Amino acid sequence: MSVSQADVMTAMSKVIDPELHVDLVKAGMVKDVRVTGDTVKLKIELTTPACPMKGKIQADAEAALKAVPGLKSFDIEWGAQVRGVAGGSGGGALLPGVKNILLVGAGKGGVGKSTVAVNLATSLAQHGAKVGLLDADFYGPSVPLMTGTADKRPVSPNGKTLDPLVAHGLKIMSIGFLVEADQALIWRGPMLHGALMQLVRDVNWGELDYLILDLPPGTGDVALTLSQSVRAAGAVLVTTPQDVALADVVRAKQMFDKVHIPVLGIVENMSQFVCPHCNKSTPIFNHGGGHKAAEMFGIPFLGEIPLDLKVREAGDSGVPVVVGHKDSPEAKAFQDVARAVAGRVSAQTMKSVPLPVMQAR
Ligand SMILES: Nc1ncnc2c1ncn2[C@@H]1O[C@H](COP(=O)(O)OP(=O)(O)OP(=O)(O)O)[C@@H](O)[C@H]1O
Repeated sequence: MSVSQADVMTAMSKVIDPELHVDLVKAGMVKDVRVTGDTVKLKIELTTPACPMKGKIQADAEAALKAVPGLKSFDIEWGAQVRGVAGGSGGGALLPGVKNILLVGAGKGGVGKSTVAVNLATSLAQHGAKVGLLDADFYGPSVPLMTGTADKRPVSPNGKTLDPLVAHGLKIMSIGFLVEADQALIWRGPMLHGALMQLVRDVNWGELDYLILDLPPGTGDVALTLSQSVRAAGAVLVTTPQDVALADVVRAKQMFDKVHIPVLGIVENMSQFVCPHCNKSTPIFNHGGGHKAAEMFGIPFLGEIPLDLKVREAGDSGVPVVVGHKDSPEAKAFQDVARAVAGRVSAQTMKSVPLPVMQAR
């Protein structure tokens, strides 16, 4: 019994991406199908290298191919091609080479927004994505310290634009490289906004799958106008678990709603403290506030990060915990969050982009 390309495509059309709720053929993920006698070679191109559903999709695709009558063997090449939100990037014409701008925000300071932004960006880069990290937190730009770049300065190749610094596989730019912290603090809103937009626009980001923007904390004018100006693909909200933090989450969510930026989900940071001596878990800032907030708003819960000395030390040493302790439970928690974020971005993109035409040869 001979197998045709159509048989293979029919089998693939029965495999549903559980995050995107669309089959692999419709989603344009099945490429280069080559049938030779009773064997087939094909490529499946996921929508992100950090796909949270890869294991399930792989198992389902293999099962579907095994069920094709007459097919004796198959060889699937797995790849990934990140797609951008309609109109180019989350940044649209603003940054044509950047597929998705993601905002990391928090209703108030000190909840670990920068820690989440750094580890999220680094985890995505570890998966193989092209990632930039822009520290727009002029109140306390901590990305230089957290990435070990504090003693470096970006250079301009042409006197007009700046080359980002490179560390841990990321392209990095921070307002902290360019102005003294106390200087930025006395600037008025429009001047700050101008400076931050210049950082978005006048940096040689090149081609990026994700540009992570660490926003100033809170829901003040600068965070609002910046969010509005960059046309982001989505925002990640960071909170701590106590009930009092919920009010801040509400305000942050309302801010993103106002500027029509989808909230991709909530990360609960400093969730539990696990004693390194006795392994007992203590919910220092309570537990479950992030979950509760996610349920209240019907937005995804992206994961929880434990309160751990390693995370703080990693931040201070300039080597993110996902690099320095990559097999630790804390690193795994950040990696899970990164995969969840990547999955949400893909789902968001799928909503805004017409499905690509299937390619088969
Ligand atoms: N899960 C964690 N476990 C231990 N320490 C943490 C954790 N998350 C953040 N920290 C530490 O808490 C401090 C504040 O974190 P971070 O700077 O990321 O917060 P932020 O919300 O960005 O603050 P700001 O609003 O001031 O910019 C840092 O010293 C950081 O290392």
